[in-house]
Amino acid sequence: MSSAPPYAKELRIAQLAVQRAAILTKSVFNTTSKGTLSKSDHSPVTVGDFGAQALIISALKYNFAQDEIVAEEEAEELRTNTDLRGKIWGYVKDTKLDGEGEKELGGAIESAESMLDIIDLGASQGGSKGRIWAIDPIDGTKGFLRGGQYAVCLALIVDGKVKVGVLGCPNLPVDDSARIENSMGKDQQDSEGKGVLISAVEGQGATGRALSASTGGKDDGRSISMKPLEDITKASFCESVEAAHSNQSLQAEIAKKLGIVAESVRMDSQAKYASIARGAGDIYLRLQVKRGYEEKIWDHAAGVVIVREAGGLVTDSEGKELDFGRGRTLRGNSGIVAAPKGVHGRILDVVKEVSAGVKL
Ligand SMILES: Nc1ncnc2c1ncn2[C@@H]1O[C@H](COP(=O)(O)O)[C@@H](OP(=O)(O)O)[C@H]1O
Ligand SMILES: [Mg+2]
Repeated sequence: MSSAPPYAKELRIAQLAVQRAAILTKSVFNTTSKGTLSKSDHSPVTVGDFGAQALIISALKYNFAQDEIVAEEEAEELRTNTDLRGKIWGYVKDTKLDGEGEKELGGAIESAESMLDIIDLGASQGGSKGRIWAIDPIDGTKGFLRGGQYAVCLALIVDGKVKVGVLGCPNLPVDDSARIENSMGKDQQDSEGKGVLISAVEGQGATGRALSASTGGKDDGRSISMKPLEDITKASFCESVEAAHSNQSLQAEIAKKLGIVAESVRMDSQAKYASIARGAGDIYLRLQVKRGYEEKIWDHAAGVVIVREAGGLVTDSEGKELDFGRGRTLRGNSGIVAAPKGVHGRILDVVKEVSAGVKL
């Protein structure tokens, strides 16, 4: 009898949990009233973020009760804002997977009150020991609000290393070969419905499948890989839409020095990692705008293991591996460079050269 590969159950549950949460976010995406709040760091949060986080944590607690969880949102505001709480609960109680999948996730959350407690189970401080799930229920919330790209992100970190990563990208085309474009979103949805689920387990490669696939069949999806980049001047490089999130002028200078002819493709969320991992784009640059911003682990964990398993390398701008074992943020991180293995070193040299003369 052959035994299941390592992390088979974790992968399966993570895929189903992301798939279910993505159904909720899609319903919210298609409404005009998304229940937006502004957080203390001035970033937006919506009904979709809270609802997706509740559904994912509930699935994780049902299957892996002992594991810690680092998730982006907290329920504090919802304990007094009953309107918003009711709105979120309206989506959460009605969002289900068809067939077997729902059972595997433990079914529905009991009440609006327990939903708040579940959201707050994501308050772990992280660290370098044990099993920790990192959740970004809606990454790219600004893109989500603009009608652009966003991603539902889940990763398992064990002793500081990312072992499993899953990205649900409801607004990316299912087709891996469709090259990335600026701000793909609602305006470009096709009739068969968009959405792709990209996953990876350390040492086992990366896969992709339609986000809408039936959950009954154990569909492992198709294997994906980065495009071999023989001629770097033909590369398509992607970066954030938000100018405050990465240094677009520095990135333009780097691209120019590398001889890259095309303009950057701007896209919100970890859909950038998903896109380069399946060869729809080639390079992702995220250099700091200002010193001091600490990247959150949930913004990168899933994307990093997916890109690695698809044949890429992800480092900071000094060439060091990202360290997911230091808490809720990648302490002291100096930007991110993700590219196919064969060209990563060359890109890094240019990043270092161009950054050297810049005072942030
Ligand atoms: N000043 C900053 N520099 C870098 N990233 C930032 C930032 N302010 C916010 N972010 C992060 O950027 C994420 C979006 O990334 P991108 O620009 O690639 O779409 C946000 O995730 P959320 O949307 O989950 O809040 C947020 O965590
Ligand atoms: Mg995020």
